[in-house]
Amino acid sequence: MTLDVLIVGGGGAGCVLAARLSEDERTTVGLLEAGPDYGPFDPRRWPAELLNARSAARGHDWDLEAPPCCARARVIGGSSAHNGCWATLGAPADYDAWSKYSNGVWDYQKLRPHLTDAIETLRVRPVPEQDQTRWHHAVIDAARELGLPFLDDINDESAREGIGWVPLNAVGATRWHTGFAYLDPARNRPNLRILSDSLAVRLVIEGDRATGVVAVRDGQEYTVTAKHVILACGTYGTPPLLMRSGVGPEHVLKELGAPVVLRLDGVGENLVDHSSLGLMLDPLDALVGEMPNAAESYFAQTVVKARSSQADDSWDIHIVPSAGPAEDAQGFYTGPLSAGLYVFVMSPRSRGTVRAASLDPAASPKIDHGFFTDAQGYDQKVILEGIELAHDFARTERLSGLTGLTPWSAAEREPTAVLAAASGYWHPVGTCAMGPADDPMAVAGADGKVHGLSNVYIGDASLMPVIPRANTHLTTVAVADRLAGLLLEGALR
Ligand SMILES: Cc1cc2nc3c(=O)[nH]c(=O)nc-3n(C[C@H](O)[C@H](O)[C@H](O)COP(=O)(O)OP(=O)(O)OC[C@H]3O[C@@H](n4cnc5c(N)ncnc54)[C@H](O)[C@@H]3O)c2cc1C
Repeated sequence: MTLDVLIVGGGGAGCVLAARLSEDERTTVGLLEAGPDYGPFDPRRWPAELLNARSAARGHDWDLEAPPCCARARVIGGSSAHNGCWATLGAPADYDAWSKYSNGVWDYQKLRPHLTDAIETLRVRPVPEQDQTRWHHAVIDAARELGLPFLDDINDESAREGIGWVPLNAVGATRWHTGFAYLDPARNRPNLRILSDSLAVRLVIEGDRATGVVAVRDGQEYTVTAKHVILACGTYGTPPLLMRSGVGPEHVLKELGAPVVLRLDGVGENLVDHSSLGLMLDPLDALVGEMPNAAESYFAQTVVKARSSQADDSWDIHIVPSAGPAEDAQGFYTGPLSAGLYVFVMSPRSRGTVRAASLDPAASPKIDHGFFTDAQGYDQKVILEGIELAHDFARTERLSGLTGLTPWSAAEREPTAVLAAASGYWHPVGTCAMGPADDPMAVAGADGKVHGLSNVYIGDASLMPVIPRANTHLTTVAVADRLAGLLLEGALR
């Protein structure tokens, strides 16, 4: 049977696309996912770590050998099923910046209803009072000492600078990911098929059309045929799939040994994540008293939105105060308390790349974030101002009673040291960015359609041309939701 639409990748975006597109009962939809599908929400079937919103979950990671900032999950729900559940919005200006890449099709006003819908559907609510730790109350006191306002709702459009409790997409202590929020209500529809444990190898392309996708399950290759294919393998997964299919920059395809089916220079370019550095603090005995049930609390609960000297009228820095049981480099808990103030550049200018490392779909992609490499040194300026502010926090009367500070030396502020210590925020976007066909870095049009192909679309976080100054889950969900609507009104009619 030939499906009307095959969605490749059942993650944050893929589950939303599958749910929305299958609302139209005339449209047959397939959702192909490399990882397992544990079925509808059921605590007896879903692994506890994926359900536990209070801590990191790494058991379904694609590659635990990769640097921690390259984490992504292989399971229905994708990274939405193992993420931190922080549900924040960017500034309106971030979404308005998409307008010039889409001839006005995408801007804040057009996306706002979908963001609001995502907040409702993902059942977003603030950190419950009983979960709020005294450490985070202390950080709020410290912000007050520094003259930073408390924000009742950090997602309010007027909340441009200050500190607040983070909104979470969690029900009780359960991570409420897109698999539960979107896919579950659609699971029983006769026009929706979920093809789990199926790794997409390549698209089958004839002329300017994809006729289907070759996937491998239990070591056996099979082909799913479809009239339309939507790629939602995530920012790290979608470009390698296109490259294995012969679509991408010519030199990259040749190096890979892939046929050059379609030269598209932007595939895998424009990688952007919020670059970061951490100021580690020494927990004092007094902190132990403030954290009686550390392992049972949300690790990070508050966020500071701050403005550097480079900012417009809204924040360009996040500071994430964190205290909880220590973790190893892969995010697994290792024991006693650790504390830190993590600083993120929220409107970074540096860009990186994602490339397929091999024609083998199981091979991890080559990821170069390019953190802190923009030619003007803008990102370095912003992070160092953020690190200064983090020092100010640590020196407040309230925090200095709980944690010790070893101030950064001049050597730690040197560009080479900043580069060596750089990390991200788990928010990669942009590697198949939307933009006009005459922009060599643009991969897809405003309707998500890949330039040069008549029935292949980009549906995930890789489509964003500009990163919002926010955790990216809500925006990804809103993008997929809006895209589904555009496709149902347009190409799928
Ligand atoms: C550790 C971590 C913590 C995060 N914390 C937060 C947070 O607190 N708040 C927030 O807003 N955002 C957070 N994020 C980011 C957020 O989860 C992502 O923005 C969002 O999930 C992106 O959705 P996506 O659909 O583009 O990609 P994903 O959700 O990663 O989905 C991609 C899907 O495609 C599948 N796939 C990939 N390749 C193939 C293939 N070849 N064949 C078949 N299937 C394939 C994957 O298995 C996966 O299911 C976090 C991310 C990570 C990794």
